[in-house]
Amino acid sequence: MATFTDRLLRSVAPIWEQVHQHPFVTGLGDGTLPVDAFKFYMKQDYIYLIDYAKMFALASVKAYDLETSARFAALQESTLNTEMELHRQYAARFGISREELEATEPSFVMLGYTSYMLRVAHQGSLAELVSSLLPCTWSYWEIGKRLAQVEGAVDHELYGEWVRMYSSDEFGQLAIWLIDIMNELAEGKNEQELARLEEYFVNTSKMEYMFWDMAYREEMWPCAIN
Ligand SMILES: Cc1ncc(CN)c(N)n1
Repeated sequence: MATFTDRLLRSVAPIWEQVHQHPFVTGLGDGTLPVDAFKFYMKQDYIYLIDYAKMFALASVKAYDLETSARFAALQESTLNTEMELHRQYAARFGISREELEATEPSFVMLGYTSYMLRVAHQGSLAELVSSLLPCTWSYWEIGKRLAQVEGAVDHELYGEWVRMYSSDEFGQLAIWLIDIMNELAEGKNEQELARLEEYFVNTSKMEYMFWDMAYREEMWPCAIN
């Protein structure tokens, strides 16, 4: 039987495919991504993940049972201490200190994306919160798996570590757990509620695309004022 996340995946398939084809993502795989764009991405992504970890904290508060609450707390922990450690290690290679990384000035797209998710988290139900954060973990796992198939990508001396992390079984388990909980939370919801979940999922999928594009172009704010 088709699940709710099958429906979500169908509605974002063209957007996610565009992400797979984006020069930032293909460049991670074939090694052609300019290092400066990667540095820019790392810094913006670090502060993105500070907010993203808060989404899991809010989900832990909203969870209906202890086990689910603990799983969300563990997801927050792994974001802060495993995923963000990757960024800290890259920063160290680039001579960027931890303090500098944390003090990164947010770009317009990064701020818009996390502000939107945090708004949904504060105002909405647990199902709404999960629908808005799911493209983040799920789409990265899809990208990681696809890039891992590109010859030489996992062994690339700079981008290989990134590909290994996001294609790993450990990261995949997190995505699978979130997909499963999304399906559980969607059970029994009426069409109006499901459509709202789909809307959040589609919107943050679009923001994922915009994040890649922002990083590729190293764009801070699309206006002339500094
Ligand atoms: C923008 C973004 N989206 C998703 C992920 C994967 N957690 C990430 N690190 N950054």
